[in-house]
Amino acid sequence: MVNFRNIHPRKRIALVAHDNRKAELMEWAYANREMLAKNELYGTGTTGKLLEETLNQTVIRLLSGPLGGDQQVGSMIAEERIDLLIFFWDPMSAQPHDPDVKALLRLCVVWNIPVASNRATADFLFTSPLMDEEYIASQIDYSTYLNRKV
Ligand SMILES: O=C(CO)COP(=O)(O)O
Repeated sequence: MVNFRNIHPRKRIALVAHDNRKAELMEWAYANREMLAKNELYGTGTTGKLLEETLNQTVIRLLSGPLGGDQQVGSMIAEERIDLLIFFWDPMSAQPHDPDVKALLRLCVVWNIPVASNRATADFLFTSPLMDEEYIASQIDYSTYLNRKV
């Protein structure tokens, strides 16, 4: 059995970037400022601060990633409070909070969240007609797991 989740036209978007990719995210965000302005934005601490300066738009700021920000985004996804994630993570540097990064990306799969880890994917997502529409996301039914005998 499959469940469904409604994603509204005004989406709740989380934006996150590791330090080596923050400039790239800011450049992309500025180029997409009109689309971003139609949505509600969330960001981890430092990324959120830079985004507010770049976009002149309110960004709801969570903790900095290594201090728990990635986990906050993950818990918001699990509570159905984030619809889409743009996460420019750094494939070339070790992160002190690597388990948190992995946990966040895992929850995106668990909850069927669209994720962009690079600019090309972010461009494809943001030019999708679904950005301006309601979207019914299918949600795997975890009841077998929840009702398992332990
Ligand atoms: O570390 C991060 C994501 O894993 C991002 O955190 P900041 O936006 O606070 O730099």
